[in-house]
Amino acid sequence: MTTRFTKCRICRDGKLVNGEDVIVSTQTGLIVESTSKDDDEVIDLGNKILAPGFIELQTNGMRGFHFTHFEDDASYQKKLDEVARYLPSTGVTAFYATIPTVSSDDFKKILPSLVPREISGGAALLGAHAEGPYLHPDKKGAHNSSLFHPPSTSPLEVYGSIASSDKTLKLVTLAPELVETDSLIKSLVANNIRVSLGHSTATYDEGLSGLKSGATCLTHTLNAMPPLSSRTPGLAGLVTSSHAPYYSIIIDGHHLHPTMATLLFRSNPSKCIIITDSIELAGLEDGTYPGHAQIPFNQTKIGSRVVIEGTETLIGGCAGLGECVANLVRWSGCSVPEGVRCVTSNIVGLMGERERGRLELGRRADLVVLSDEGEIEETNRDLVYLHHTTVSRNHNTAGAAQDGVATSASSAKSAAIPQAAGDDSVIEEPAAAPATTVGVTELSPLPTDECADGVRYAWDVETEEDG
Ligand SMILES: CC(=O)N[C@@H]1[C@@H](O)[C@H](O)[C@@H](COP(=O)(O)O)O[C@@H]1O
Repeated sequence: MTTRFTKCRICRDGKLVNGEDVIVSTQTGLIVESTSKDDDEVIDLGNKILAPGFIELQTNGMRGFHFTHFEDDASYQKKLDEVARYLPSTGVTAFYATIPTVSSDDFKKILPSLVPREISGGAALLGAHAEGPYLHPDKKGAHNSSLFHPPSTSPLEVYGSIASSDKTLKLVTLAPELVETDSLIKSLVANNIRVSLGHSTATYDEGLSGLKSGATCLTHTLNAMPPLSSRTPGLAGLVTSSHAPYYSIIIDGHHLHPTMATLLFRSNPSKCIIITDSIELAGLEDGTYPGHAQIPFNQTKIGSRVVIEGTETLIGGCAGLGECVANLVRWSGCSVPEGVRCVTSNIVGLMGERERGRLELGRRADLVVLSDEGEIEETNRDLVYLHHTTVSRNHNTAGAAQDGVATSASSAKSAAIPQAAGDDSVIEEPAAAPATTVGVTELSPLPTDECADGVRYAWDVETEEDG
């Protein structure tokens, strides 16, 4: 049994490929070779762009749930499921959950709940990214530097036994200028855990030394690190070095000026990774919200910008990944497949993921349909196809039939992939849920009389003493 996606342009290695179909086994959900023209279902995409499902390398949460909010494993898994089911509406079919600096007790409590798993009707959880606690206090950003540790505290002490393998802990962000970082990097890399450099004051040379020890990425380049300047390129200058790492950038219009985003992207497009760095306020209405253990201050969200209330300190992002890809296309003038590569094959290249991120034989058929501008149009949101045990479709929004891709849209809306007689494999059909309510954990803005009317918190002043 196969489903053939046809009349489309395919994103492959940063280029658009015309005249090829993508054929998916409905039994395995994998991309297979064409065996006959006699497919069980043919989906005509009306010349739209077909891309691999996007992968989110760095999100701290969304829709009211921050991944550091942990009460017990059962409620945590439920909230993860809600987030995972919301993500396809932003083009995301797999994600790594970021845990920014928390206490070692909290790391040990939370990380075991982030074992990679499939989530029915949602994006797959691919594991955890620990952003901290080996960071530099002068570049703490919105982290609590009183919880930072020097590299001499072993990963086992900080993260617990989860640090002894790459089963759950997939990526660690650390500052390479800290004393004894090189041996820390080597010990993490020896367990196949990827290391990214960030929240750091490092010079170019200190960064180079980190790369030589085994680090392979930079975390939200130019944010929480020194600027690029004429004679002191800093960590960001490494993007074109002989050991050029992958490097992530937040393209939400607040973290990087569009020109800087373009400069970074153009420096090394096959190593550039787009992240959202989203926090729990992503997907919620604007307002001022209470903080929590990781951010003990009120947080003010306006559009996709979120700061510690009364300050200019950015806490993280609130844009969706699809929006960020479209921003890159618009700002840099790059092609849609070049933008797509930054959320697909570049990420699997960094992480050594072999099952996703490319539309090639044997990989999972996680697919997203895009416009010529690289946008996941409102009406196309149910054109995100998720692989699980079988091909399934995300039906988050109504209206796909009216968007001019009549064949695919109407087929995606109304028809499950047909099952051959006698085949009792389950065609997964996630429960329809409007995008506006999927995955919202109860969290409301504070009443305005509880919000600051001016600068109230001096985060940097308050915490300078602990640095
Ligand atoms: C979760 C996380 O770490 N997010 C960082 C934040 O800490 C930092 O404040 C901001 C801006 O950094 P900048 O002011 O140095 O550009 O970038 C990211 O949002």
